[in-house]
Amino acid sequence: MDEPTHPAEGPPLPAGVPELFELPREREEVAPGAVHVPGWLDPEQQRELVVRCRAWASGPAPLRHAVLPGGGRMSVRSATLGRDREPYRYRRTGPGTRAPAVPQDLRELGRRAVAEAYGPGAPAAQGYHPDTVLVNFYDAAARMGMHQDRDEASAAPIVSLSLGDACVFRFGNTLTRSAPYRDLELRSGDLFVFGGPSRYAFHGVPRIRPGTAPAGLGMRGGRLNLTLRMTGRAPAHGDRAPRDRAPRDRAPRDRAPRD
Ligand SMILES: O=C(O)CCC(=O)C(=O)O
Ligand SMILES: [Fe+2]
Repeated sequence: MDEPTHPAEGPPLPAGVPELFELPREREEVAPGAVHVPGWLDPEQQRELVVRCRAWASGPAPLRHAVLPGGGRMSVRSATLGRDREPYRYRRTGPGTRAPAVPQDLRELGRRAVAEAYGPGAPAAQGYHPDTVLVNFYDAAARMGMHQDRDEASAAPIVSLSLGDACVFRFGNTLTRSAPYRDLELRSGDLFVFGGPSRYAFHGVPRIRPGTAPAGLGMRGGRLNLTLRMTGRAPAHGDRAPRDRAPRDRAPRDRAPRD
């Protein structure tokens, strides 16, 4: 059976029709506080981030499948920068490692990303000091189920950067993991920031589009996603990030598996 066409794609182009005819991808506020900026990172920045991810993955921050509370294994492989202890909800396979601190230029990139999304004068941008980076690697078959990012004690925005193959990114609502949601395509270099009223929206990655990474990026295949976060927890080694007072009125934690 044919793969269903993604709603954002429209009808498939006849073979041989060049990208020239693709609609330009516009910056969009997908929901209040959730902003998609296509192509925010230029090709050189993308290449450099890929090189750095590879260095972390082959050294201090190996990418591993996390194990779900029920014993299942996530299809995504991930690593965390900036915290020694696993700040997220799943245990990882393999021995623990000492996570490298978040490099200063990545923290600054995170702040610029929030300024890009909300405007340079926005308070969320001025006070943005990400102390953790979660690196996710998706092979062609990997996916991530609908979930909320609630393991941070801070309600500061989440900054997401995509590299490599494009994916379908499903961005939903704050109440349920099901509809209404929007499916959008995140491509290499895209920025997605979600904060404010969308900070606790359910989201997930139902599918990767193999073979869509830009030529010259330096990835053989797959998708890397970096999420920069303010955990609002005590600083890990090397961190100087101020604590962010989290609102106390958050909904109960959602512990359902992400995958
Ligand atoms: O890969 C993505 O775009 C999303 C990753 C994500 O939602 C997460 O790690 O919590
Ligand atoms: Fe997430």
